[in-house]
Amino acid sequence: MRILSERKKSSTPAIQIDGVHKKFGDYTILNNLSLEVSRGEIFGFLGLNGAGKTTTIKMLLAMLKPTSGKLYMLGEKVDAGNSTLWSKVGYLEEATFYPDLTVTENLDIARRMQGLADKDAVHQVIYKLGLEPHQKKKAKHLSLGNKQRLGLAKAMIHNPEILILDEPINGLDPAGVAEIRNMLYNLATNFGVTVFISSHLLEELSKVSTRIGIIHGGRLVQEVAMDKLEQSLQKNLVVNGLNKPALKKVLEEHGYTFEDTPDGYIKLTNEHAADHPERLAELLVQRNQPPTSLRVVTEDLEGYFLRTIGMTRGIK
Ligand SMILES: Nc1ncnc2c1ncn2[C@@H]1O[C@H](COP(=O)(O)OP(=O)(O)OP(=O)(O)O)[C@@H](O)[C@H]1O
Repeated sequence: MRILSERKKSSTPAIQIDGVHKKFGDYTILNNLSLEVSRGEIFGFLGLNGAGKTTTIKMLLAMLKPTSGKLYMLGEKVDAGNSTLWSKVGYLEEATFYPDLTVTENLDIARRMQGLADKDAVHQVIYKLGLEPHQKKKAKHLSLGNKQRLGLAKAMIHNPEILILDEPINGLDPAGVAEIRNMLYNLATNFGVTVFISSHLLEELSKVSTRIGIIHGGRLVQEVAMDKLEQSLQKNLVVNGLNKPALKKVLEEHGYTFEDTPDGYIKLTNEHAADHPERLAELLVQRNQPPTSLRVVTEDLEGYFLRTIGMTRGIK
């Protein structure tokens, strides 16, 4: 019986959003949003400013009600009155603390605000987040990375199974992002914590997440596992020659589609052209238009994000 209930527990998704709509007045902010996050995943929730990330997070935290649709965490319906559920969920919007108090003192205040009687919770979370060497330091003397650690420690003081982070990496330098990645990886791998982290920066989010969901216009438009992201990046052949009009004519005659790049090259837009650069090289040589440059260019992460949400670079 116990084994069965344990199995049921671990097979239930950590987070389940099911056909959620949210309207503010006449404006539809979330439009049939559905997604699932498994236990122990670090799920990156990516979208431009205004895409609906914070609205989604507020609904997960029962701070807002959906107009329709359902939200579940750890198999339980999200409900403001479900205190058992809230004892298993941690939330961090922004790392704030008392600058003149030490790490331990700040965490002890967080413990009392959570109504936790067990004083050992402070030491446990210090251990979990690797803050032992800094526990006696005043918060204002911590490095940026350790300030983030302290913020996470506050959100984790009650040992939650799910950690929800709203834009914690925006504005961090590369070292700060690496710090967050190590912390989240440690929490997910060694402590089985599920992390839901929002950002508008794919580059940064890709470094900390195991999977990413892209929200645009209140809809989930794409989900991609980080180990599959590389395969999803578009590859294009970019070519140039001494006589560009003549080269373009050859391309047209052989069914290639193309566009000019801002830096004066010709980018082939056929889906599979980049699989065989040698075919193009051979053709151009045969037709007396030898390329002065021919290379395969892989789209960058920002390009992938903008393509996925149907926008071109430069439009924000
Ligand atoms: N209480 C509200 N009343 C009306 N509109 C709202 C309200 N809260 C949010 N919105 C609108 O809903 C849309 C989504 O906002 P939300 O804060 O969820 O976006 P976001 O993806 O978190 O963006 P950001 O990265 O800027 O925080 C925005 O257009 C916002 O102006």
